[in-house]
Amino acid sequence: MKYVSTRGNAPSLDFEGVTLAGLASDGGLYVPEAWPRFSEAEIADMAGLSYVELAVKVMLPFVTPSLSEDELRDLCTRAYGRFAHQAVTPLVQFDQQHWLLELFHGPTLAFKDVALQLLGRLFEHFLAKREDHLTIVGATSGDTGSAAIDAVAGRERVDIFMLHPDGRVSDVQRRQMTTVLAPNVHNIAIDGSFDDAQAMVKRMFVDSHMTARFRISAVNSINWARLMAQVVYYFAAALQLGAPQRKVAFSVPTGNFGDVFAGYVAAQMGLPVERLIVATNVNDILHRALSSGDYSAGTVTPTAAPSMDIQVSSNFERLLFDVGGRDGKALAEQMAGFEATKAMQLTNAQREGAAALFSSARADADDMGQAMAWAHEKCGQIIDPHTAIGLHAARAADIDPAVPVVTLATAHPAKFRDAVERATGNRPSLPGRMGDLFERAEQYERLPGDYDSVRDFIEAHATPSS
Ligand SMILES: Cc1ncc(COP(=O)(O)O)c(C=O)c1O
Ligand SMILES: N[C@@H](CCOP(=O)(O)O)C(=O)O
Repeated sequence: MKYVSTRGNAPSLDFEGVTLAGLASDGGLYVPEAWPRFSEAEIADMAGLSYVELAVKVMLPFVTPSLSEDELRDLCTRAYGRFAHQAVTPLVQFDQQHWLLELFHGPTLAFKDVALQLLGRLFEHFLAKREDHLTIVGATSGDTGSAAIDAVAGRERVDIFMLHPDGRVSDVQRRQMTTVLAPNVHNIAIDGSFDDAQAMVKRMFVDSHMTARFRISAVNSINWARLMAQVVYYFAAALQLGAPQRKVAFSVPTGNFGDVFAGYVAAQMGLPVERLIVATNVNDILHRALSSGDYSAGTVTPTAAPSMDIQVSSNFERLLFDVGGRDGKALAEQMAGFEATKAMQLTNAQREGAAALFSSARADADDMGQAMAWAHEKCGQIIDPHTAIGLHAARAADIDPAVPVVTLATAHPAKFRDAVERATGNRPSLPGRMGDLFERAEQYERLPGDYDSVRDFIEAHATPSS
């Protein structure tokens, strides 16, 4: 498999190349040059496979020839062996039509573990072969940070610099990052929003001074390997609900558009997806873009679902590229316009292409609280605020009652105890292994929200590549 940049002006790379590169050198995102496709019979044959075997089947076309089937199986076995549930991503039924896909059974209690446990091992595998060193620079609104840190803490060939918006993540999320005291882990709280942090990360990839000294890579969903690993659980859920004979709809709490784009990839690979519902909080750029074509970023409003407090959704570029005719040059111009003005209109082709599979909904604080209360009172389920936004959108969507609707449960409720307690009267507790999180020492650097300060800090602490 070869990968091409959405902006059409970077070398095409194999899987190993895109995993280590993260962002393309022209500022674009890597996508496969064509979608691999399974026949209906091939999908039917996947029913009943263990999560690891399913992961191998679904991901093999993307990693060949960089990894052999046995190498991929070994990496998946070790990655998913760390999950607390045997099914890795179990399905739970709410009512006749609605289901919950629990993605939070990994080490840091959010869906990010599904991809990052694998990505950490992919980095190690490729770096050992090359005897090289990697400088990971990431931005987090709370969950990617802890999942990435867990995946690479203490690894010899990697330093990680993780930027989070100061004061805008939950106390559990912050402590999950800042209490990891391994020497290769550097947490940075910046004065600004997640969008500011993400913009700095992207700028570093095109900063020739930095790229000349360090091999910089990404753990955010700008890294293709993140999305690839997330495609697997769409297959896992749909197969359990009757695919390929039966279509399934998914409602996905969305911020950076990575998780829901993985659902789009599953559909391109032949999975019968009825609809992908993009659920946003009041930071609703994606809802506006999909419902009216208006992709313009306002200021970020802090909410009780902080991981989705995002107004510039990186992976939307991948969708615009694919549904807009894969014209890298035109998209590069469109994205340059957006970067200059923070606003753009979707073209008709982009709007129509997206509308074929996507719909969207926006949930405010009341909608979110009501969804948490409904899940608790009617179904006995405690869900987190992000999942509640997905559930609100799932219940509001106009989907044929014969089609199962799966809401992705993206985080464990204990990560957001205050919001859950407000809505349900229940204060979820952290799993035993994290019981002492609030007694552990914290360590992090506070920096102003400007690129130069962050770059100087990283330059002073990172290990140059060989
Ligand atoms: C708990 C949670 N839910 C939903 C999202 C949104 O996912 P995505 O950014 O892939 O759209 C995030 C962050 O990305 C998250 O941490
Ligand atoms: N919600 C994320 C934001 C970063 O998204 P990513 O999926 O691109 O890493 C977080 O929790 O950090």
